[in-house]
Amino acid sequence: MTISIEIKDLSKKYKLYQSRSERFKDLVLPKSYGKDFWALRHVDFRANKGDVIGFIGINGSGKSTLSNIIAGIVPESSGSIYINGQASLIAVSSGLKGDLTGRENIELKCLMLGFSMKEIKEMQQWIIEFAELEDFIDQPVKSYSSGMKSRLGFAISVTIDPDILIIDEALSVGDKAFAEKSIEKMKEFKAQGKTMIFVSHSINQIKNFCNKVLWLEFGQVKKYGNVDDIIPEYENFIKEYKKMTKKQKSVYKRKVIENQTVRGNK
Ligand SMILES: Nc1ncnc2c1ncn2[C@@H]1O[C@H](COP(=O)(O)OP(=O)(O)OP(=O)(O)O)[C@@H](O)[C@H]1O
Repeated sequence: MTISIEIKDLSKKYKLYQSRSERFKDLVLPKSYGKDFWALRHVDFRANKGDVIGFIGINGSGKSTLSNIIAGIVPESSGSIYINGQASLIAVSSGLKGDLTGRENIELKCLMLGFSMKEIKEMQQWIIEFAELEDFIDQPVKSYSSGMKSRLGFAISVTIDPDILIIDEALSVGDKAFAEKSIEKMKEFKAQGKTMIFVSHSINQIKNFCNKVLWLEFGQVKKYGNVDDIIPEYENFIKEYKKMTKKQKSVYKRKVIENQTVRGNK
């Protein structure tokens, strides 16, 4: 088995401040201000080449933070991460520059990845057609709807042919026809044996598409394993969670936050 991603004891800390002055004092004074918030704590996980892994967990459990770290967009606070090859993240508007047009964004992203202008010109038409943006491709991306951004991001990411494809809820904002087209493309990637990470709240999509599941809770790995072993347990958990009253949910949430929040020392 070829290892595709290996993460050891990875944690991500954000600083939470109550005011601007607290943030400023933390920057300039030796004493620590604000609270440490651990979005991820001691995460261990390994994916083999060809694994299709669903990241699941209730809101705020750390799925996007982990996928952003794997894609190299957000730095980890501690721990180690090994990526075999190039990872590309598709998320709503991820990595797109709002002031640039769609076409300029394609060129920028591809140039940054080392493609020549000749190669980019060849890829560009396919990207524009796949993203269904013909009339809008020369407009600034800030004028795009979230579905248009998501289509552009998806089209660029699949065209650059990464070794690891990370899809963070990007399909939930597009229309149904585009989602189906994207799923076909992802199936092609799966058949080619590419490693994929799929962040989704849709248990059906995860069941249909993934072979493994990483269940995050309180920023920690609660379970990692085969879809068939973990999804039934997760479905039960979600059922119970949904049954909770508002108060029970807020007690549960508070517990989560207390678990994650530690008064920081510099
Ligand atoms: N830049 C940031 N600064 C402070 N806290 C952050 C930051 N980014 C994320 N967080 C916090 O980290 C935690 C994990 O967030 P993340 O977006 O990774 O969760 P998620 O599982 O993807 O949630 P969702 O399902 O709602 O998208 C959340 O509590 C979030 O508020």
